[in-house]
Amino acid sequence: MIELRDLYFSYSGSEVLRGINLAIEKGELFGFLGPNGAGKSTLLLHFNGILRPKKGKVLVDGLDPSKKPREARRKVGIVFQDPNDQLFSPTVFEDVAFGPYNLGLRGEKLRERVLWALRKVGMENYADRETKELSFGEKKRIAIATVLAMKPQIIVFDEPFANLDFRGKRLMRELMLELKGEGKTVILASHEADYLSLCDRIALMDRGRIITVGTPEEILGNPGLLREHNLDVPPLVELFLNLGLPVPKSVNEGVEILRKWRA
Ligand SMILES: Nc1ncnc2c1ncn2[C@@H]1O[C@H](COP(=O)(O)OP(=O)(O)OP(=O)(O)O)[C@@H](O)[C@H]1O
Repeated sequence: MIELRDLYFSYSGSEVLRGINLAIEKGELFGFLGPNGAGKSTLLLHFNGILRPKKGKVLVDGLDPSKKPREARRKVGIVFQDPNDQLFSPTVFEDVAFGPYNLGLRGEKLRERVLWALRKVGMENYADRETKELSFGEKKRIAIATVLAMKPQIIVFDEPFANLDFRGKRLMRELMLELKGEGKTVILASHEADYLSLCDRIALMDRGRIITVGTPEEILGNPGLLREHNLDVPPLVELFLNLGLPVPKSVNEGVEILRKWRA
């Protein structure tokens, strides 16, 4: 469980987080939605102690990441928006092995862990490739493997869908649901409302504050709220609200609702 208690943060004088209070439960798929500059990335970096609060507290299963960053990093893995910030070794194998090596894995155990993590992201044939030669989407998946290889209980994705093609986005959604199915806590941040429909709960953030927390139906199904905070209203949501129908979580669910409505 992650608890945020009256959290404040500023970069050289300008206040970016202003009194954040929130509890994210174990096993939740939790989304942060907010326009550019809302403070989402800054907030996520507090979850494993990369940033320390100026005031207030972060607790991860009762542990303070600013006091115990090593322990926090074993519990919480963060996938950065840009995979180039996460990958720094010559080969894919070395990049994915870096974390588990530091956890003490060696030899066959290390190799198994790396291949397991690569398989999770569908990249098991890429172990010997040079990281710098990969496409953005491939790098993104390797960056995720570097995090999964540490087997953290909580996995945080910052703008996971940015710059991915249709297939890449679908795989990303499937992976998040799979991780949730395994009992992991999955947290993601995005400025695109459309991508957060898979979440159990969403926190709407703007200008360093949490405006409201609710289910996808409550947040994404409220076009006035989204527009007020400079966020796009998902076209599917707009269509179903105009038809007076419940807001679906996916296109497939939407098709089912339309079928019943037509019958
Ligand atoms: N390293 C930094 N130094 C100074 N200011 C920063 C730094 N990183 C972020 N900021 C500022 O903090 C504010 C919040 O940025 P942050 O990246 O946390 O927002 P965000 O909600 O993740 O935005 P986006 O959707 O654009 O990624 C912005 O005004 C940004 O300019």
